[in-house]
Amino acid sequence: MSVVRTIFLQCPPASISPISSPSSSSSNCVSVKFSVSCCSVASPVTVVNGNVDRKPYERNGVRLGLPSKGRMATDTLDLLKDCQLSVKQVNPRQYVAEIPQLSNLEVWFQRPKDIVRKLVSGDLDLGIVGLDTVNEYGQGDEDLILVHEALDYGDCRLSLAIPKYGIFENVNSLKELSQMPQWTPERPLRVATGFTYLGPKFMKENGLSHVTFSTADGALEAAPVMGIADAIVDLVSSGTTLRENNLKEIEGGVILESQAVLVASRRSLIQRKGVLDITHEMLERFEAHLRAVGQFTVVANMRGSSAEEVAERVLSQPSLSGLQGPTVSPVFCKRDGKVAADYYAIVICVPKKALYKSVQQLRAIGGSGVLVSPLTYIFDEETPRWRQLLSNLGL
Ligand SMILES: Nc1ncnc2c1ncn2[C@@H]1O[C@H](COP(=O)(O)OP(=O)(O)OP(=O)(O)O)[C@@H](O)[C@H]1O
Ligand SMILES: O=P(O)(O)OC[C@H]1O[C@H](OP(=O)(O)OP(=O)(O)O)[C@H](O)[C@@H]1O
Ligand SMILES: [Mg+2]
Repeated sequence: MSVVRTIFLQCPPASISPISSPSSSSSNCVSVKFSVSCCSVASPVTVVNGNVDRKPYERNGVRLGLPSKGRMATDTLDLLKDCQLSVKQVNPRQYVAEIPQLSNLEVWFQRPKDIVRKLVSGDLDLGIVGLDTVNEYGQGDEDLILVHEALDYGDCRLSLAIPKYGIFENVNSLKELSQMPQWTPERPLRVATGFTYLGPKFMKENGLSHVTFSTADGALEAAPVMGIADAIVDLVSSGTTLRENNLKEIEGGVILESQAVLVASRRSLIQRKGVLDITHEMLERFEAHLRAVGQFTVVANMRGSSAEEVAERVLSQPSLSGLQGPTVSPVFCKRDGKVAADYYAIVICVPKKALYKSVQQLRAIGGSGVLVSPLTYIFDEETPRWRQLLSNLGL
């Protein structure tokens, strides 16, 4: 018999805390029970025999969720600004804003985890957050699509870390950790983490027996020295916090490499008017900007007998081949009453990292008056990510 029930669901569990110690009957399990509390109501959801059929409220505007606080907030606004998409917020305590260049778009400032929850519930259509947050709070929901998976900030990794001292002194890999005789059903490995979905999933996938989890919202690195936990699963960037707390990462212990991503709801992309167009424009701007940030435009003058001859000299140098260049244009001057071109101006794009080498190579082939300027955008032909998104959506 079919059971149909309508409930109101806004999000995956808002808070999850362990309520039991591991089961002693199981000899090979990541045994955790969580008490679950969920936050207030939002979009109506129909549950048909356990399958969730989400029906977002009728609304006209397209909604983009941006981090309201924390380290992602400023960098996200900076990225948008660099893409000429400036967010107009009347005052910092207001949670709704607009981007004048993208009509019909509402920006909603939310905490990163709530952005993912609201994408899942249908209350947001697009969001910018760290991949770790998408994976933790999205819990593999197939409605979430990564539109751009590398926005080039918020780089960090989700990693398992253990103390450098005591029984862990000679433990340097996940395998060695899992083979330690200390972990038994009665005395499991105690892991403190805010990642109560990804942490246990990783342990299970790696066959770690006898593990139990506890959770906290911050300062997890203190848990081992306080005696609350043996290990932690947390984000690591520079590694300073681990070092300062006498903890170390181990081989095989990286759960996820993360950076900021643009994520969308599949249902919204397919069903809600305007979402696909806005996504396309954002993707184009992000890609054009991100491609350009790593490059300089270099203009130099070179003596030569023809544009082809100059081009050949430029192309003989590995660092000077540019994106599709070089562009070579004659520099005209008047000699003996006649207009002639003794010099040619060349324009190339060079990777920032290769700038000095490129200047040296330019000089070596007779380049002078080298001008270097930053590049704002490189718009290529249609972006591969856009084609991939359309095919992912079956469009
Ligand atoms: N040390 C770090 N270096 C670089 N990026 C980081 C670092 N820590 C976190 N991040 C990235 O920034 C995101 C937001 O982290 P932040 O600390 O600002 O918020 P949070 O602590 O997850 O939020 P909340 O306070 O709402 O729980 C993370 O999800 C991750 O993608
Ligand atoms: O490797 P590092 O560069 O030292 O960064 C790692 C630290 O950064 C994050 O904490 P955050 O500063 O966000 O504080 P929080 O615990 O309050 O979220 C993370 O939870 C680590 O504690
Ligand atoms: Mg943090």
